[in-house]
Amino acid sequence: MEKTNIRTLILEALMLIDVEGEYSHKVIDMALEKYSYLSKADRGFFSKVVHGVVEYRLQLDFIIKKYNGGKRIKPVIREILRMAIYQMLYMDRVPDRAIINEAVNLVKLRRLTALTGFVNGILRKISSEKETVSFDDISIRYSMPEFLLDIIKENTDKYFDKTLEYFLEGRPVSIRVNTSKSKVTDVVKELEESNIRVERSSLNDTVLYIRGFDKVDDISVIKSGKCYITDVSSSMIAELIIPDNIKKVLDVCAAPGGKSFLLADKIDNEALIYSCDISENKVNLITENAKVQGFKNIIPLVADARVFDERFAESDLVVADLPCSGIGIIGKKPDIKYRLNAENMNSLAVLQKEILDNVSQYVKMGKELIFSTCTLNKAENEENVSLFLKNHSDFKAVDLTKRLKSALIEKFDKDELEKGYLKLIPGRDGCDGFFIAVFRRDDD
Ligand SMILES: C[S@@+](CC[C@H](N)C(=O)[O-])C[C@H]1O[C@@H](n2cnc3c(N)ncnc32)[C@H](O)[C@@H]1O
Repeated sequence: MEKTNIRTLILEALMLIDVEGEYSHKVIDMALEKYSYLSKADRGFFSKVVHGVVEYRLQLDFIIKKYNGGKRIKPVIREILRMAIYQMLYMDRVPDRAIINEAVNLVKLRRLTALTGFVNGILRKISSEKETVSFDDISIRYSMPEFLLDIIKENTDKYFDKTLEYFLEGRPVSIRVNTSKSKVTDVVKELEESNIRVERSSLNDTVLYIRGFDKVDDISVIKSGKCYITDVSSSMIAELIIPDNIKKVLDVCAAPGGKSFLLADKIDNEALIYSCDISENKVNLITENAKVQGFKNIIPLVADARVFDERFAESDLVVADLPCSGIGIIGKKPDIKYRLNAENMNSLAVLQKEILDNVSQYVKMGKELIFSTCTLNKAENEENVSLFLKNHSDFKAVDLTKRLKSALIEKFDKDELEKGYLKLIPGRDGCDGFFIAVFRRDDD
């Protein structure tokens, strides 16, 4: 078999992301599946460079502009420069001289021989001066668009800098143990026997951080459904519910199924969990994943959460883990930061309100509605909570200090918990940004 040129693959992936508008995590996953014969080192290198170039795009372009005098550059040359500069600044696997040679080779492979001198020259200059480059502008330092900095600041307060740093840090994969299939200690033992390093989450006993494996899908505890990949932030939903006397659950925006699995694991396995999403494709994902997890009480259904559906009336628990701007998961999906704007964020807040209004009708008297997002944006979180409580006098915020262990209450913001919501902040909690509110329907 002809040896695959890893740098050509990286360039193709970056062109798909930047020029064709594909999401980087999807491009990375697709390429790793297509070229599954790549060595562990090449797979790691491919993922790190592709993810890193997207993550640091603003900073890399700032450097290119500084050394290029702002002249127009062909998209493919820009990608070649970005990937070379990223490696020179953030990786130490390859010496700069070799990085520059590889960049020049890529230019030749693209039959742009006339530009080899330009690429060689600019990269040599950057390499010789890279220790002196400084990023005074915070937007460039953290490669974060200005308007998002304001939103993140407003939502993370004194954890602002730490949150921006957290987004850029490399981190282990986080998995949750499906305790209906296996004990946490048995899972830890099985992982360690496969030489996978395991660390426990300080927020949730069932969540583990794992490192030192090649393909996550090949890990035995994932393949067997004893664990599934999820962040500790969303797992906190399981800590906030009272699992007793729940027979009918509705998860309205459920694909690929993470919250439904949390609930199925936590509550009585006689309970029926209607796990819905807007399209057949999405619902198929829930079906496949539920099968691996072994949950027989999950009923995947296509349903539009904006439209009333009699089948879901009188539910004992409704979970609305809604589409959102995703600011909390920018560390995992850096494309998000370049795609958001005031307009699409506003329309998400409107959609969330519409869904909450509809699904509130399904909650049985005395039972609860959970609303969550993976964003840090008051308009989608706190303001939706206030608006919901104002427009639905039959619902009250649940005091979440009564639901969490005291050690955890101290880690979070007590006032917010008393007001019925838990906001997880990356720079404080070491996890994705996440928001969970719990409302109880009562007619008193
Ligand atoms: C944040 S994701 C849900 C993640 C999921 N709860 C989990 O834990 O795996 C939001 C989901 O809402 C779905 N969605 C968007 N609009 C919807 C609608 N009108 N009705 C139902 N689902 C919708 C999307 O397809 C997407 O799968």
